[in-house]
Amino acid sequence: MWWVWLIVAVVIAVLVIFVLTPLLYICYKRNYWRWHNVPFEPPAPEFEILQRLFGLRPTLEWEELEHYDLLYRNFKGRSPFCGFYHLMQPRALILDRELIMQILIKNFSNFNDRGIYHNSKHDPLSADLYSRRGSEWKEMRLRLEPIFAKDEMRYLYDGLRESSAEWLLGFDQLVRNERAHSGYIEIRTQIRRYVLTTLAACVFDLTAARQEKYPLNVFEDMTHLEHTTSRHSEFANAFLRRYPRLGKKMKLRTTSKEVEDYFTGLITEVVNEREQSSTEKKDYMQLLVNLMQQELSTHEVEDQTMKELKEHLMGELAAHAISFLKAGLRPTTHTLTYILYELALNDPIQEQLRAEIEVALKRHNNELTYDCLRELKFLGQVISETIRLHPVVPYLIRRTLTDFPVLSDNKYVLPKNMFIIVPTHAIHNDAEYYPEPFIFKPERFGREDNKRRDICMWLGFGEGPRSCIGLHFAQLIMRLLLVQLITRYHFTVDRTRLMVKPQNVIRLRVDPLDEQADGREADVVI
Ligand code: HEM
Repeated sequence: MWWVWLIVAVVIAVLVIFVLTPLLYICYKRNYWRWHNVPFEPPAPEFEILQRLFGLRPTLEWEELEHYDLLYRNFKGRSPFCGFYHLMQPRALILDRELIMQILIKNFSNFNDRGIYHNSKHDPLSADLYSRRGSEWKEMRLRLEPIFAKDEMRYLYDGLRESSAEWLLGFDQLVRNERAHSGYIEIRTQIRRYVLTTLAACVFDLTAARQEKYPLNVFEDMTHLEHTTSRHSEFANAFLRRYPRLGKKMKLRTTSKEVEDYFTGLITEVVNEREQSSTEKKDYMQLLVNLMQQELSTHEVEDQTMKELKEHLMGELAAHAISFLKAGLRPTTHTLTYILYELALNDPIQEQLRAEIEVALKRHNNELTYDCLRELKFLGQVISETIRLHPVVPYLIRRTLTDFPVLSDNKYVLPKNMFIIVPTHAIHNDAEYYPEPFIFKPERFGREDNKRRDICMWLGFGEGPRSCIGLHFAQLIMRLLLVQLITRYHFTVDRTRLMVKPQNVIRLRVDPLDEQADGREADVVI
């Protein structure tokens, strides 16, 4: 009879291992915050989690944003952070200003990871600055910082001016054609084209001649594919976030092969051309090529190793170039679109901005120089206030490297490997920091107010060592376009379709200033 008992014991062991252990684990996870005595929002029902894990109920971006706003409103003042669950995973949302400063600035080294899966060996394009962490990130950031510095912007100015002038020709044609119809233009599509063509020219050297082989619409399709194609389900992404080392061992990639082949082909062609020619172009591609050559010249290695090093550096260069598209295209398009939308809604502010630009242009003999752009203080305020109201990155994400006891109240600890959220959108709309938060008031960003504002209460470009590296470049391309648009056109909003959610179409009426139609107001349906 002993063998019967053996079978019973094996069945029990199997039950414990395969049924009870996962159940206990799930139970532990679902009660994580309760057991850690942190104010928390309970997890979603199991059925909903399963639907989300298997992609049957995708999480929309604005839903996530509203969720974080709600958590902030419900828990602020009760503890330095609150707990919530992302699917099955416990996460923390930071509520306290001092703790935000510790995370982003003072104790940054414990929070320098965003927890994004990347694989520099088998998927070089995934290993860009945004995704890297630890020493890998630090090394790359130090190397890139000089080419993103304010002083480099003057060097890029003429090239950017040229590509914006080309885009304006097309836009002007569109405006004049549209006047025969409704006069309204879906502005986001046009702005996206501007940012895309600027990046294509300045970073990928996609000149008119090169566009014969690499047409702009294919470049646009590849960029779209890069942004929208997730090679993995929510389930696989959760696995990669949790076990990145295993993912790397399994050679898992996140970039599609088609996208990789297209961009590496294009970049290799441009780099080879630059290396063979003796002329230097004043664009970002040149700065990246110079950076690569600097690296090569500081290594004394044998031919074979040199070949490998060059291949590695080419992979890095491609990842840098792609990061302009990954990290720069959407934020710049979004911000420019909302600036025009707010200006169209607030006519007196639009007029005030136009007046500032006219005065500055007069000071510079009607030449739109780099210095003229830099002097436009009110324009800077309009940009900051738009980003306050419509931050394109509505929350910052970090992962803790070790347990972190909260200094102001050490009964709270942010545990190791915990994903934490800094809710930018909620902070920007908090009446304690911004009275009448839903009103567009660029004067909030005057010099004195900026001095008074607590650090970390405006996080439009992030804060601390991991803040936006493209800040000056983004400011330059936005200012350049805005000045040219505001001095040529008058923008009004289509009040029949006022926007409710960010994903809605934004239609603006665009009237050339040199022929503002009589009775324009009569056309605006209110
Ligand atoms: C209006 C336009 C832009 C806005 C509002 C914006 C905002 C941001 C924000 C909020 C972050 C995250 C900061 C953090 O986690 O603390 C970020 C990171 C980053 N941005 Fe931008 N960005 C803009 C344009 C650009 C452009 C044009 C580039 C071009 C290269 C760029 C490159 C990056 C990169 C590479 C990072 C990651 C930096 C790192 O991890 O070290 N951004 N940006």
